[in-house]
Amino acid sequence: MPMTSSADLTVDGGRTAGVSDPLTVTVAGDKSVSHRALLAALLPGAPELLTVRRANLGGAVRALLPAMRALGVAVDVSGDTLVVRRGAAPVPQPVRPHSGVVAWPEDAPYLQTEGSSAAARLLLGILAGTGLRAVVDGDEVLRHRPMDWLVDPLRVLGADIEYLGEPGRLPVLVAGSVHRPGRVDLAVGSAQARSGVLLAAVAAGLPVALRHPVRSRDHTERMLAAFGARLTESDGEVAHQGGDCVVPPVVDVPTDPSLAAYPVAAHLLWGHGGELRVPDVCLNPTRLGFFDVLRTAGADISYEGRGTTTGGEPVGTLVARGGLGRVRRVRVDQPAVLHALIDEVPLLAAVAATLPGESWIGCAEELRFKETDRIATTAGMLDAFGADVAAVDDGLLIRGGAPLRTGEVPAFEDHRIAMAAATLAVSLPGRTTVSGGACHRTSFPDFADVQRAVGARICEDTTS
Ligand SMILES: O=C(O)C1=C[C@@H](OP(=O)(O)O)[C@@H](O)[C@H](O)C1
Ligand SMILES: C=C(OP(=O)(O)O)C(=O)O
Repeated sequence: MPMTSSADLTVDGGRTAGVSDPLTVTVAGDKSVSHRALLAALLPGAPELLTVRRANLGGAVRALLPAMRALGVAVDVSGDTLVVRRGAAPVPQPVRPHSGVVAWPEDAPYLQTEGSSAAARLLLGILAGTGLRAVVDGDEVLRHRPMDWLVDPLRVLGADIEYLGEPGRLPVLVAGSVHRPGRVDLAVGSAQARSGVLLAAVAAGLPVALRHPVRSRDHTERMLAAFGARLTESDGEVAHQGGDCVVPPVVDVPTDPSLAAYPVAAHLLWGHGGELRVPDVCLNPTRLGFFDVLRTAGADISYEGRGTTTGGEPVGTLVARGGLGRVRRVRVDQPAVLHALIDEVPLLAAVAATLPGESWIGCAEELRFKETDRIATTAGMLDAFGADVAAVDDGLLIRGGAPLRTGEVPAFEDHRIAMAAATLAVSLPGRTTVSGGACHRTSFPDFADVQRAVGARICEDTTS
């Protein structure tokens, strides 16, 4: 479990007076699409200059920038626009020591992706497609997360990838590209694993068929198809037919639905009525599980479609009205639904703790491999609120009706746990301190500002 090093968040329950109705709130760009758009600059069909607009600039996306620079790709950040230029002088990164690695390969740039597994896995896939020799590493937490989900199928396709420390984990040396066309099976529903293999196939121009157990978020498929890659899909399989793709000079990132979930949840938890609108949200169905599950359970949430981005993502306005009065419980018992809300499980569980009925969030075994074991940390966070929650192997059972209390609540240095806790706290009378809650910066740097804009009373403890 990571040590708490971020500042605390202090939340006073209740909504500030005078919030307008309807209320429109702007939320940052999507983390997953930002990662993919940035990495598109490493594809063979990329322009010399790529502009990524409305990028998410949380720690997870920023974690990629030094690695890109070490590969000779300059990235300038101006507001939320990233200007990415190929052909720059490489800027080497310092190596993070590892007790199991005595000698680091000298002829390969060292690429550190900190705590972001999306950054590491997608980068690994691109390197395995382009044949760029490099070491991919992460921080001490990421070094414990599985990389074999992706490395195994890449090796079947002929990639030369060597574990430098513990088998199955970072750091790895990517020493040779995929070159054997074929069919591979993914053992897990992880979109990062599927995306890494697809990026490798497309970067190498290699025909590959990929069978997967769950159709989790499909941003990579949409983006590559929008860039002209020849992808086909059938039940349980996505295939690349071979050939090139062309990356356009500008990629726009839609608003992150996983982040929009926090102001929407706060609005629904208060239940004061009124309408909350979040524009330009990524309305990709593989990301809307949180809203769809609440809708099915009786919440008034709707989508107003508008168009498609150059990266192939549907966008539109998310509208939430009223509260949770008609919602008695929530239920997630299909893998595809779980994956469509995989990062919102802590928030959905927090909302479930306020409902009268018994809620179940299942098919969630992969949550054990996030930056924390999110089944355990979600249960630990909710337990601190006094909720009746049971963690089982693959999910969470939440029995509503237990009186919730405020006080000190742990975030376990996990941004999703911190933001779920702070959002639940806005609905409870009294003060809650989310310890280490400022780790929300990993994905949502202006989380507190956005929650204040919808009426929350939340601030960061700047004394620590
Ligand atoms: O593809 C991506 O960008 C992501 C996929 C998911 O992880 P898994 O692929 O491990 O399920 C998600 O939890 C993560 O925040 C981002
Ligand atoms: C799990 C997450 O990201 P990653 O897997 O990329 O670390 C997340 O953002 O909640």
